[in-house]
Amino acid sequence: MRRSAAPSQLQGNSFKKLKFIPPGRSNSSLNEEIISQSLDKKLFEGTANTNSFVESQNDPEICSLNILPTEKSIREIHHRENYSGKYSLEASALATLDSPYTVHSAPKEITVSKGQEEDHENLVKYFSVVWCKPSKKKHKKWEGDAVLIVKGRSFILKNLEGQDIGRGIGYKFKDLEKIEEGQTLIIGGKEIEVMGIISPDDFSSGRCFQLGVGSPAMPNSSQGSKKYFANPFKSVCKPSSKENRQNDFQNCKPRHDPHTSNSLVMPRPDKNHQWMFNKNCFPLVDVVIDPYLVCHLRPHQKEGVVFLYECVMGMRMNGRYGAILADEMGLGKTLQCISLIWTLQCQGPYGGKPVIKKTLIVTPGSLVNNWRKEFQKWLGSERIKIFTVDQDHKVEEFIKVTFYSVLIISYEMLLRSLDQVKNIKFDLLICDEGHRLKNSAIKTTTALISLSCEKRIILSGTPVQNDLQEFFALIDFVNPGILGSLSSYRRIYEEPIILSREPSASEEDKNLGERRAAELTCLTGLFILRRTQEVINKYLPPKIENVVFCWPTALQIEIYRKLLNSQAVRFCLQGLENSPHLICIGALKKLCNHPCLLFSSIKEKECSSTCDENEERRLYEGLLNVFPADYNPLQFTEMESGKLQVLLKLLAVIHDLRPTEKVVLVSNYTQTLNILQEVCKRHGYTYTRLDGQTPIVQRQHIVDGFNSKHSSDFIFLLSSKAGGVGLNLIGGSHLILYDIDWNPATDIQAMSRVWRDGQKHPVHIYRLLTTGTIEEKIYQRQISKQGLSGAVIDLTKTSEHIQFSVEELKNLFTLHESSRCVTHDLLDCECTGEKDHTGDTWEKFTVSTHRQLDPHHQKSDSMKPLSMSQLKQWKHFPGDHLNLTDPFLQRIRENVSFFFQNITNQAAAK
Ligand SMILES: Nc1ncnc2c1ncn2[C@@H]1O[C@H](COP(=O)(O)OP(=O)(O)OP(=O)(O)O)[C@@H](O)[C@H]1O
Ligand SMILES: [Mg+2]
Repeated sequence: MRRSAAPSQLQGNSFKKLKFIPPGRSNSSLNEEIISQSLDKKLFEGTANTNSFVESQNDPEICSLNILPTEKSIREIHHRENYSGKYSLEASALATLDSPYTVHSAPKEITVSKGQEEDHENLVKYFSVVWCKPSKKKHKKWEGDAVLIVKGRSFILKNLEGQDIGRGIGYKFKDLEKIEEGQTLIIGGKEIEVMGIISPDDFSSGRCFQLGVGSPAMPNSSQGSKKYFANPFKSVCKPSSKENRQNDFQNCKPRHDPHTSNSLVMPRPDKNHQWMFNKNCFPLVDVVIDPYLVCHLRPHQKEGVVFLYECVMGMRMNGRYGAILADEMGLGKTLQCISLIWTLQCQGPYGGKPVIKKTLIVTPGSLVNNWRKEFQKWLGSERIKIFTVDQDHKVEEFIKVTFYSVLIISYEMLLRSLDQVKNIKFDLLICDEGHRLKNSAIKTTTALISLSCEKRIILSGTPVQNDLQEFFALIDFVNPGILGSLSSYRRIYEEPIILSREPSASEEDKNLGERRAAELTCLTGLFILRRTQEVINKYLPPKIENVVFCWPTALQIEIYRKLLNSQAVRFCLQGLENSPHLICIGALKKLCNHPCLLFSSIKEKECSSTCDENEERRLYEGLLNVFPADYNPLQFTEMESGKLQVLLKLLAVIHDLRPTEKVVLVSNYTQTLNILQEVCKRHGYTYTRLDGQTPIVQRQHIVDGFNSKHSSDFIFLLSSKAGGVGLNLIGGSHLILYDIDWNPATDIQAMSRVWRDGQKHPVHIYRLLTTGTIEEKIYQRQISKQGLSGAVIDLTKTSEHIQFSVEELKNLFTLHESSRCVTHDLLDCECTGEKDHTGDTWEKFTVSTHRQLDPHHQKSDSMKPLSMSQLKQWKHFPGDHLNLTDPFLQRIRENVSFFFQNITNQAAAK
């Protein structure tokens, strides 16, 4: 007799589960008991399992997630015959569940001493079980798999979603102690059958909850360097017919010679893969990356191509074809994808047949043409036919003209043309800047999920592990279902991991959280690859980063004081709900950029009467008097803003000393960009501009123009939020961040535009901050732990998402007029800030890490904002420092109160 299978067995899961149970005796004996006694009175049913049964076994070499049959996994083993008969005893009266109980257990009477009892209290055992409602039926219909946790006198039953479905306390040790494989019992109102013992490690890692999620096909894969030459006569299985054989053999030579010294040969599929995907028994052929591309690939890119190949071919995990390439910005994710597409489109391991026909690349609008350019750069225009969708080139055209194999479309356009796109069969889907898919509820994600393409790649320069829920969405997008449902993921991974990071977490919580995090990393690590900037540092010129603290002007200080004394700010400091703190912060930021920006806002609000605007008016009360009576914001002077003075001097010195070099000037605000543009005009600096309003079709053209060595543009005005991601602005070698964003990622993104592959000049980065003001506070927040807690490294997070306590607001709304650098004051540095200080004597870098998944991660990651301790290691000195060797800083020192400077890759200058 066979019982009906529980879901795990139906799905083919083999994790520590018994695939069959022994014939009848256990259930029938239980049934007899049930008839003779009330169900409520029964607790355990001991069964004498004298039959052999088949146990699906984990193959230690393969891992716990195996869904493919292996020789070992269906091995038959004999169950030990370790007890017989049964006897009854009363369960403890303390039992909270179904009491009074009759317990059937092992015959031996166990006397437990006090000491032993304490040991028992702490003894935890885990079992995999199947459960159903108690019934007399011979053929049980098990309702689900579950995990039974027995600790001392209590038990918890969890379903595979991690949810508690039963619990009880107050049992006798000797009853719970006896639970073992094959036993059937009623516990917590459910009939269960114990299918196997779960090791503490499998429980703490969470592996015991994973059902049918696929198995890592080749745990230590990355065998890219191994070279095989396909022997056409050595196929793994025989071709099915003579005709087939003839056809196959014509096509079975590698497309490129795998034996040359620089050849990059993809790993061969293993037997499982061949069994699943080579049904026609084609001969195995080496897949070799086109040498035309290989000669350009950096070592990390070769590794990346192998990784992508293994993922999308389903060679890393059975039945999973997704990958996340999360290399830091500028590492050439585009080229790695192009290499993959070109390879799969022309080659395949089975008879050399191409693996894919059509590829869909979805990317932010500003990068559509960048992708086209990169294809052209690396493959020329003849090898592969690319179609980019824009206003004039619709998806229909791609459908009609069959020789196009790659469709590049923006996320926005995809939504508009979803119906047409759905009608095309794409074999590979690449989502560039794919961290936007971290929210599974948004339209873009649902649209992409609706495409029936299995091979999915997310590209993202932003770390993906910062927020566990967003992490789930990304993982679930590339490999749907691999982490189970969202609710089970939360219970099994997220909750224990977060709990373990709480200061109040017990040792047990901490261990469990760490094990779950490690397991999650291990599971997802098979298809996530992230390399940091360091891998290409040696190909890049030096980077000289400066944080420049600019003295505010007298006008700025006067208005600043007035703003801080306003009723609106005082209201904020009372800690009332709905206080207008964002308006106050906005006003202070504008003032730091230039007082004329604030003047314009005041004028605008003067005649309005809405409630919000009333508050704003309260903030501006009396401010107009500070400005000259005939003040005209359009005729602003440069002397009114400390940062603008520094900027002008900087531009002048760059122009003088490096007449052929160019500057990228970044602001987060269009209005500020207008001022900067006006400044360019006044001083005769040629410029180009890209912001949110720049039509997408023009963006690449503007970028190309600036990068061209024939371009006469001296300045590239960039709105970082609008166009920062993915752009290559290697034409510029000086980058000035005119203002600061709450989110360090926005600034880091902008800074990475110039220091990237292809840059020929040493790169100078200047971050301008107004001394003692809110800008310093925002910077401190960026570099302090407080600013980093949670998912701060995320471009979508803005100040609206930030909660401020009253204390924080008090700090934000303080002007420090007597300090040269409040940030330095906070560093706890032993220098007085009076002289050049390099901080060499201080502790070595302690890179604070905020990845939820990896609390001990110490690798440097340039996407991570600088930490306080790192900043302390930077060279720092006041503006009036006597020996300023940097000629650029030398020229601006008069308006500067303090500098921090750091040089990366100095050796490259030599
Ligand atoms: N092997 C290489 N040799 C020379 N230049 C390269 C190489 N790989 C990439 N590049 C160039 O480096 C620049 C950055 O590459 P790419 O735009 O693909 O970076 P990315 O990883 O997508 O960064 P981001 O996250 O910012 O989008 C491009 O100009 C690209 O052409
Ligand atoms: Mg990119």
